Amino acid sequence: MRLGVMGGTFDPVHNGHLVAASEVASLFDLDRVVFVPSGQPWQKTHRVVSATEDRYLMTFLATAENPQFTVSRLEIDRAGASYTIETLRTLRDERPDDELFFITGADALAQIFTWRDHQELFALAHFVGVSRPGYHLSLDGALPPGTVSLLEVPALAISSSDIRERVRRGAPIWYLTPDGVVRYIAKRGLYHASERDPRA
Ligand SMILES: Nc1ncnc2c1ncn2[C@@H]1O[C@H](COP(=O)(O)OP(=O)(O)OP(=O)(O)O)[C@@H](O)[C@H]1O
Ligand SMILES: O=C(O)c1ccc[n+]([C@@H]2O[C@H](COP(=O)([O-])O)[C@@H](O)[C@H]2O)c1
Repeated sequence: MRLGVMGGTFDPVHNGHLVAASEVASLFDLDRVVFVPSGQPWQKTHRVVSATEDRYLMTFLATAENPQFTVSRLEIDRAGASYTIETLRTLRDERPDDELFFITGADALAQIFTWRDHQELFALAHFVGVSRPGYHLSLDGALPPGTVSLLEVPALAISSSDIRERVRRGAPIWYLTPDGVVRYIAKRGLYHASERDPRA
């Protein structure tokens, strides 16, 4: 099986994530894309991240209707900081015959040299970096040849931080994320906290 892996904090998941996964699945002829919400995103310690179960359930709601999409609890059930290298090792051990494609936005890919054991990442999966408005991706041949593909997806200037900030100020978030996620955020009262997101 050709398996796409889309990792993220997903606080909350939004249509930018879904379009990116759908586009990569089509262009790379993937059989399935598994969304992997981070348990403890160790590089996002500068802000409060929503509870793992909320992020997992929103990702579940957003992907449930697409037969090609699934959600994994791998990282949220694993103790400690979430490292992509451990996720890819686990997937490889569990599914030795699968070919793995790790899908990531341009902003995250540009930081890949700060990830744990980054030299080993490229042996475990092919990396697909998708364009994202506001981020110019230039890797300047820094990555091993043939291990990374860059592609343009329909530009969606949607981010989780903008959605959180919109909720905080009472602006609508309809159509930025699936309806079920909009309703879940309202039901759980997420993102209304008085603490401001320093990055928003
Ligand atoms: N609009 C988008 N288009 C393409 N890729 C995206 C988009 N938004 C996020 N991504 C990618 O999805 C992955 C997970 O992103 P993440 O869950 O951190 O969302 P985010 O919108 O970047 O969140 P935040 O605004 O809180 O930083 C990352 O690889 C990121 O680059
Ligand atoms: O492995 C690491 O050290 C590492 C460091 C930062 C980010 N990542 C992964 O990159 C993906 C996108 O991360 P983020 O923080 O933009 O949501 C997600 O799957 C993270 O687990 C991984």
